[in-house]
Amino acid sequence: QNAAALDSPARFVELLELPWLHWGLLALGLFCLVLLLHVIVLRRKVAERTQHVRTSEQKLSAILDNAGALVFIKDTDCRYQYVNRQAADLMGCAVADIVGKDDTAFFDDATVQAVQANDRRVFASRERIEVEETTVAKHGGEPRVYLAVKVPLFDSQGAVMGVCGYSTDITALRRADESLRLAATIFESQEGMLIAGPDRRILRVNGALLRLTGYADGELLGQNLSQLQSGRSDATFYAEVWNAVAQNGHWAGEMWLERKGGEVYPAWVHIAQVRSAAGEITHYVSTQMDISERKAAEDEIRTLAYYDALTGLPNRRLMSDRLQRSLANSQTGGLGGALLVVDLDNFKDLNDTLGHDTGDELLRQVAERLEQCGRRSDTVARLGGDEFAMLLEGLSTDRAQAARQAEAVARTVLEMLGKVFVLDGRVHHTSCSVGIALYVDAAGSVEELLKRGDLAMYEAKAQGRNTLCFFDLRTQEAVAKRTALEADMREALVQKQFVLHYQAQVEAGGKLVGAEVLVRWRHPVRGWIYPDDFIGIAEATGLIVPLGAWILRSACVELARWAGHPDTEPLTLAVNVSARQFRHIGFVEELLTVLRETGANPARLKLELTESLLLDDAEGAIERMTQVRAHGVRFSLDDFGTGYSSLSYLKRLPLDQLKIDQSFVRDILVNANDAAIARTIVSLAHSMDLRVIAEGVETEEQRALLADFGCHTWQGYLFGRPAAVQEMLAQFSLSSNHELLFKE
Ligand SMILES: Nc1nc2c(ncn2[C@@H]2O[C@@H]3COP(=O)(O)O[C@H]4[C@@H](O)[C@H](n5cnc6c(=O)[nH]c(N)nc65)O[C@@H]4COP(=O)(O)O[C@H]3[C@H]2O)c(=O)[nH]1
Repeated sequence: QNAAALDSPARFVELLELPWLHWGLLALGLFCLVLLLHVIVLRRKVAERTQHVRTSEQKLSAILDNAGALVFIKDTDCRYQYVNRQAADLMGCAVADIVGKDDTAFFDDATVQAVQANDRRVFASRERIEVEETTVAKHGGEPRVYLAVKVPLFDSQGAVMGVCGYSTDITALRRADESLRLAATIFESQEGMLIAGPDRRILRVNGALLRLTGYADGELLGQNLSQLQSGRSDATFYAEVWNAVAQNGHWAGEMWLERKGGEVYPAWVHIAQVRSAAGEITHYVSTQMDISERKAAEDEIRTLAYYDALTGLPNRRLMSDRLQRSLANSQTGGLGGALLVVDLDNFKDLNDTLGHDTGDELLRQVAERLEQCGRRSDTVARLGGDEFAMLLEGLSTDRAQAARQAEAVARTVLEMLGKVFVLDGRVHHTSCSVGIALYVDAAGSVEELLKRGDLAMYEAKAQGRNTLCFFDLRTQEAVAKRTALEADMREALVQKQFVLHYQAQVEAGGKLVGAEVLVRWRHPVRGWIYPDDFIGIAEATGLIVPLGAWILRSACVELARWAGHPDTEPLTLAVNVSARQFRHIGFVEELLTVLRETGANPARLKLELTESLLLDDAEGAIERMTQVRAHGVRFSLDDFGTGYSSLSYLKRLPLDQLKIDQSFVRDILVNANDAAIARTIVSLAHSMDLRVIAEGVETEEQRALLADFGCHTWQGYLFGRPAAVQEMLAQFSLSSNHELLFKE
């Protein structure tokens, strides 16, 4: 009905005219309008608010993402509800991939345990905590240290619903702390250390430096670094040090420093510059180590390495160094020079007979004397054993003049070492051989000079010792030959290349009374070699011992053969025994064995000794001779009159015979002096009840004169040259085969 009414306008007016309806509708309309307006306003407000919240959120996010810390929220199961970008970066995932997961997805077990334990502490205590957490990513990597602040989150009922945290990376800080701690520990190390400002004033010193320098705490602060320096080094040295520091940033080296009390000590010092980022010098850091002990040890080592312990003289090494420098100077226009190689004669014998202590004493005294022979600037060195060297510098550049200067010094050496030595209260005579090599001979080479000095010294020895000799090429050749000969000689002993010749010894009427055995060497290439060319080498090398033993045995075999026939039975056989052979420890024993084994009659054996044998150890020689004599073997003193033997010893020797050396016999007819010596020897022999024999008798006149003097036994070419035994015997109509050959 109403609808129908409303359909017609009239009815509608009618209705409008109804006041309650009219107002009711109006009110409804208004209400709807207000509602609409309200909704519009509300929506706008919501939009505004939403925008505001979004903006705030963005701001917050921007702030949190750039907070310089990791920010996170976790629920009570420790699952992440929120992480800022920094935290996401650390975990290496997008934020969305982190939310809902717990730490096990991102960190290693130890980290997870520690971090979650802290979270649970917050849940339990409901309080904010501040802890240091070290995290290591799940797949390893550098640990990082965080200072974490964790705050509990509550819901509206006041129950804990999670934890909010922010962690600041303090890894660098901790490292710096550690470095500082380390630096502080190092600073207080055993090494003296100081820090100075750019003005080199001391700012800090450590305890070790105080102990080292003797200063009290604080005494050095504000002082200039130069306070620790000593006056041992000059200003130039320090200037160089600081220059190096400026150029290289540091310097290290040895420096003489001074303790508070004024004591100077060597230190190993290191100075380093510290610069700011801007490149300005901010500090100097210096360390120093007392190297007194090391230096003392070094000095000791240097002394051992460069000096001879026995004499205190420079050794071969130091000598070579000096020679090197000296030769180089000389080559670059300096003065000339010379090397003297000095070797004691017969030192080995002294050592063997009187013992090493006495030998050492002699070497010490020789060293002292040598130092007095040259100028102060000359170097005297011990090259080893009984070999010394003198380096004469500042000689003339003229060869002849330099040679004269060197010779003068060498003569002084011969004279000084020729003077009597007193060893253990006993008088001792010695001599030396000096080899001289001039710088001009060496062509700048140290080795060459030393070698040439040596060669010249050997030549001096070969020339009879107690003499000097200059190096020249002939010397070198001779020595080379000598070396080769030595090697050949060893071989010769094995190959039995030595042969014995016999030279007759006769009495008045040409009666054969004996013979002297003379060794020869039948060299496969060089032919016959005579003893003068090899006995010296054999003595020097010790080969004389086996060679001498062979000679003795062969001679005794021959003697035993002679004993088998009345004509040869009375003949004596003289065998030369060299000093070294005679002093050989087993000599007496060996001789007796040979006599026993060959069956030779000791009374027919005559050992010829030389005077030189008595020189160094007369007592020892007398003792041995007495021992041998006791077994019937006789002795003849060879070369009598040429040596230095003292008559007092002569009386004590158990001698049987004196032999007049052929050097007196040679000119006996023309040289009154030689004749006088020969005559004296004969009367001396008679006065001492000794037999006397003259060797080297070549003419009847010589024989006659000797007979006039009272010498009735002779040996020489007049009666026969040394020859094979049969040949020698045949000359006297005898044979070692016991067949008598009669002379016409
Ligand atoms: N001008 C001249 N010379 C004569 C005459 N009669 C003999 N001679 C030589 O004079 C030397 C004498 O021997 P030495 O004085 O014992 O001098 C010997 C001796 O000291 C040593 N020697 C020789 N054989 C041996 C040996 O078997 N053992 C040792 N240790 N030394 C030996 O070698 C030296 C030289 O021996 P050799 O060359 O054989 O020389 C021998 C001999 O050949 C003469 O009338 N006129």
